[in-house]
Amino acid sequence: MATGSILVADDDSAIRTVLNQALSRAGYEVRLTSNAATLWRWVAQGDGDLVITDVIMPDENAFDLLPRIKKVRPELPVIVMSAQNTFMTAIRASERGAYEYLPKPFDLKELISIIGRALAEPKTRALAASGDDNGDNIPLVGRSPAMQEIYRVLARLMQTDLTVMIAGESGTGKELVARALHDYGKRRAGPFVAINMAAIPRDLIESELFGHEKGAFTGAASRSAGRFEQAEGGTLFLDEIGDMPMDAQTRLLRVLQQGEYTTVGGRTPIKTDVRIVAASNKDLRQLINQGLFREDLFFRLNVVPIRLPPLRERTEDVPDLVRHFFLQAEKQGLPSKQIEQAAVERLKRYRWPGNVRELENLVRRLAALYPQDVITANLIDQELSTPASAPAESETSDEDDLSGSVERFLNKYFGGYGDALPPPGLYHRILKEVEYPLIGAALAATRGNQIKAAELLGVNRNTLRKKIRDLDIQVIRSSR
Ligand SMILES: Nc1ncnc2c1ncn2[C@@H]1O[C@H](COP(=O)(O)OP(=O)(O)OP(=O)(O)O)[C@@H](O)[C@H]1O
Repeated sequence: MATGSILVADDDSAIRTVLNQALSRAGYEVRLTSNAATLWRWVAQGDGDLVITDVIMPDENAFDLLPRIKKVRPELPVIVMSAQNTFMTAIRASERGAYEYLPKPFDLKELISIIGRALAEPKTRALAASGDDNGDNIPLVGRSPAMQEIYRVLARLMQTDLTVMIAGESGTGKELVARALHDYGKRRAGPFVAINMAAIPRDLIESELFGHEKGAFTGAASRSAGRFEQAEGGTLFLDEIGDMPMDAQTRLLRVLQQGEYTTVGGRTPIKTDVRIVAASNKDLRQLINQGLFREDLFFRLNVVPIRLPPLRERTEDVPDLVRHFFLQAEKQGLPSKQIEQAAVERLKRYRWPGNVRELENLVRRLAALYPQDVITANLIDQELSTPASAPAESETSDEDDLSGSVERFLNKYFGGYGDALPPPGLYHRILKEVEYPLIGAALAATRGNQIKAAELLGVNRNTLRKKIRDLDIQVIRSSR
């Protein structure tokens, strides 16, 4: 049976009751209060082995109270609960010295295990208060359970130098997460340097990373600093790491093992103090099986893996993201827009093959190009059913270009697997992605007239009706 005394502060009596029951059953002595003043009195007089507190209490915000608690009892673990569930809540909790941040609603079993861990490991994980509070500058948007889990991992990682590997499809926010790790971490005063392996000619990658000496190869007219040197004291973000050539991988592995490197053409080892964050939208395990990626390097990089889910797996984030991108557009001087709820619903149902980047591009286009103040569902249907919704491509639309865009579309499914095959079930996945915008476009073109839309598509009316039902397409009829 567990032992220890836990102080619980929450103005919600239902939460107090639930916590009281669960914690008492687990063997803890529990003291409950609805306000910050009582909690502070208990802490100041030395009571309790651990605190669980809500953020917003009637008399004081836990974020204001936390630094005072940490000053008088730095070793006391404080678990912060919040229903706000944003990136900034997780970061604030972490910055102000919370042991752990728990988004509400939470799993009681998980809470009990966190408490066990906190009490078993008496040294505090309190994080130094940073003082700078970029309240407006919200880097990561989205409150889906998947994103909340990521915020918690990030909050825990902020004061560490651990190597992080971020996996996720293109446009899911991998670089943004890498930047957040840097901007809110202990290296924030140092540089953040990013390098994309896929964007640099393969034979130049080593010299880009490690720098080169004068005359090291044809064209090396003078000594040049590499990204490691540029990132000294800060963070180096290695994007698309799966595209790194083998020789460069071997060299990188040596840096991770020994903490030093030599420039191309150089002999003297140079010590390096750089935090590495790597990212890949390819399956690195598959690359390892194909002999294209070193397994030992993978293990060195994959110390803390973070997987960013595609947007279609967290569509509850779409409304927040849409609002965020419209606000950003407004800040850049574009006209402000309203968006119909039905239009947001349409956006939630789209599959977003280009993920958040595609949504961001769409919102920017809507803000910049459309004269209407209100973005309607019809407009969204049109936008999502035209090739323009594909990530920016500048070609015009004759026959050749159309076949090009089909190729690009299919490449999304077939590309990125090297010599391996994509996961099975392609036919239905591709069909599903095409069907929804196709039917939406036919309905938009016929102003919601299902008979005309069926004719236009060349399918039976009942087939169309069934598709509309199965795909949950909202038909809006307009009379004009
Ligand atoms: N959670 C988020 N909140 C706000 N903006 C986001 C979020 N995720 C992604 N974005 C925005 O979407 C765009 C794409 O993000 P980012 O470049 O980080 O993706 P990526 O996964 O690194 O893509 P790639 O693999 O193609 O390099 C950026 O403009 C970024 O600001």
